[in-house]
Amino acid sequence: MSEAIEVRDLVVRRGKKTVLDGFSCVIPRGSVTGLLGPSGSGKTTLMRAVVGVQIVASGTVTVLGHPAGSTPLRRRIGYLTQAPSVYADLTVAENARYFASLYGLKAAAADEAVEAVGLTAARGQLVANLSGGQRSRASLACAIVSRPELLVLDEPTVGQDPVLRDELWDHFRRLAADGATVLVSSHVMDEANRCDRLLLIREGALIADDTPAGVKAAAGVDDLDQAFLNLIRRQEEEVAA
Ligand SMILES: Nc1ncnc2c1ncn2[C@@H]1O[C@H](COP(=O)(O)OP(=O)(O)OP(=O)(O)O)[C@@H](O)[C@H]1O
Repeated sequence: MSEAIEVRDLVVRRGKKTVLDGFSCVIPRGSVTGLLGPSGSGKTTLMRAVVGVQIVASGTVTVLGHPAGSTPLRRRIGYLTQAPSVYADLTVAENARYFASLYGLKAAAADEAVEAVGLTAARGQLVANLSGGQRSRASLACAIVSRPELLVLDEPTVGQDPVLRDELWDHFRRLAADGATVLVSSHVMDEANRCDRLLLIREGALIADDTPAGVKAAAGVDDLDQAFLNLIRRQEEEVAA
């Protein structure tokens, strides 16, 4: 089976709002797929449905061949939320080693994850004393420590400087080259160019599902920022017509 994620006719309501309204997409294994869209368009909600923590009204989400949220998936998925989920009163290394121990892994796996996110120099520091960007990377280290088959990352590079962003993206690409599937949300278009595929969401609907080159070709421009603006305007015109 080549797809990592298959979403069919997904409807999700949060509060009074229908956030995803009959949303469908397929995400191939071993790829980096970027999830893009305006703030509030439903990116986090879709990610929550994929990792199985979102109540859905109808539709199906199949992940690595199993229903999202089912027991066989627990050890196979890594999820980075926007709010860092690490213990403030432990050091970076202690956090990573704790998460490694949950998966029966040794300290070496934890140290490798800390290095991958560029935190080796800060490994002995309490998370409480880290900057926001460092804390977010500590959280990322814990999400990748088990080398999950599917990594779901909600804006992992927010607050990172350009050099670190570049290194993190190199790491995502290496994970995909080793067979992992990476689903990553972002607002940064130069990051979108580094994805194999892009899903553009607007108001809970999919308005593009293509390679970066395909998105640009469909919009008739050579710049992703402009391509997305064109596609959004085109969709608005279609809705108005
Ligand atoms: N707990 C909640 N209760 C009610 N509505 C919610 C809740 N969480 C999110 N929403 C609404 O669902 C919609 C989609 O939110 P979501 O967080 O999925 O968007 P997003 O695309 O990830 O946005 P951002 O880029 O700002 O993170 C928004 O209109 C938001 O207000």
